[in-house]
Amino acid sequence: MKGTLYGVGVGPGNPELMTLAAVRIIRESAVIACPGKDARQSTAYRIAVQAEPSLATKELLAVDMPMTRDRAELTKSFRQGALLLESFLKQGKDVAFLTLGDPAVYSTFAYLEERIAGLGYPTGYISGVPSFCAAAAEAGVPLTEWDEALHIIPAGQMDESELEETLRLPGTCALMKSGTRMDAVKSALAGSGREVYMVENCGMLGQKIYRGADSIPDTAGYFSMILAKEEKGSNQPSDDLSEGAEKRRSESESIRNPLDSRGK
Ligand SMILES: C[C@@]1(CC(=O)O)C2=NC(=C\c3[nH]c(c(CCC(=O)O)c3CC(=O)O)Cc3[nH]c(c(CC(=O)O)c3CCC(=O)O)/C=C3\N/C(=C\2)[C@@H](CCC(=O)O)[C@]3(C)CC(=O)O)/[C@H]1CCC(=O)O
Ligand SMILES: C[S@@+](CC[C@H](N)C(=O)[O-])C[C@H]1O[C@@H](n2cnc3c(N)ncnc32)[C@H](O)[C@@H]1O
Repeated sequence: MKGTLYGVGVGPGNPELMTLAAVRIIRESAVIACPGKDARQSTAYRIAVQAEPSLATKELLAVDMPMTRDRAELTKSFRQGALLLESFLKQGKDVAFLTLGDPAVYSTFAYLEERIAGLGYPTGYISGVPSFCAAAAEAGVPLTEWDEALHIIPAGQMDESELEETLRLPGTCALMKSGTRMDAVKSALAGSGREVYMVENCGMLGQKIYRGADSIPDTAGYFSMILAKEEKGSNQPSDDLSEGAEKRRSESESIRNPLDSRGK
């Protein structure tokens, strides 16, 4: 019998945000695959092992894929990665591929899954909490209200005019992959008139929350999520009870990563 490949979303950082389904699939799979040269060094592994310690004794597989924008190089490595996974699936072993956040959002898993499905093996996506949802929770703000739209934007892959155009879209923009282009993203945000929040290392050790485009640093790490909300308009009814919410939100509590000493 053929094994199944699962893409297991482990959430953005805090192991408490892993789902029961993610933990069960990890427990039941014979092989655990992680992105990178060394499975134990991958961010996804380091999150998951805190929620499911049995992971440390499982058969681990490193699927090395370069973090590059060179599509030809990526295609080659996804092909090699898929063939490596297949060598276990054809023995009838289920493989859980751990991936940050949700596997359906800009995940390496999607590129492997399409090749494995093409080879005729069963595959499955196991949802995880996406980083933009967790970042909204950490900032203490809703992502969308009433009739607002939500746009998921790969901001680090856009030039400045595309960014400015994007920031004219109605509703909320979740800007991802901005880490390496923070200066350009910051200058586009400055003229956008939006309510801006950035959560760096969301749910991880060293989490930082920035409020307002001016507070965003010129350089930031890869794990940075920017939420740029359209200012509230008159079509969004509120009453006197909502007054002062913004100030209270900035003082609101986040869920602490159990390993983080901030709360102790
Ligand atoms: C080019 C660049 C960014 C850019 O676009 O700006 C880039 N990643 C960069 C850096 C980087 N990435 C990561 C760290 C570790 C931080 C840490 O651990 O501290 C660092 C920082 C560093 O290496 O310094 C972690 C990471 N990245 C991905 C996953 C897997 C996953 O999430 O599934 C994980 C978690 C793995 C884990 O669990 O450990 C996935 C993807 N990363 C891509 C691009 C996408 C393909 C390009 C495309 O979209 O065309 C791709 C393949 C998929 C996609 O994004 O769709 C930039 C190169 C910078 C450079 O080399 O200069
Ligand atoms: C390759 S995408 C993976 C997205 C992931 N599958 C998800 O559902 O969030 C990587 C981007 O997600 C965002 N991201 C992922 N984890 C994050 C975290 N813990 N804190 C802030 N941003 C994060 C960053 O914008 C980063 O550049």
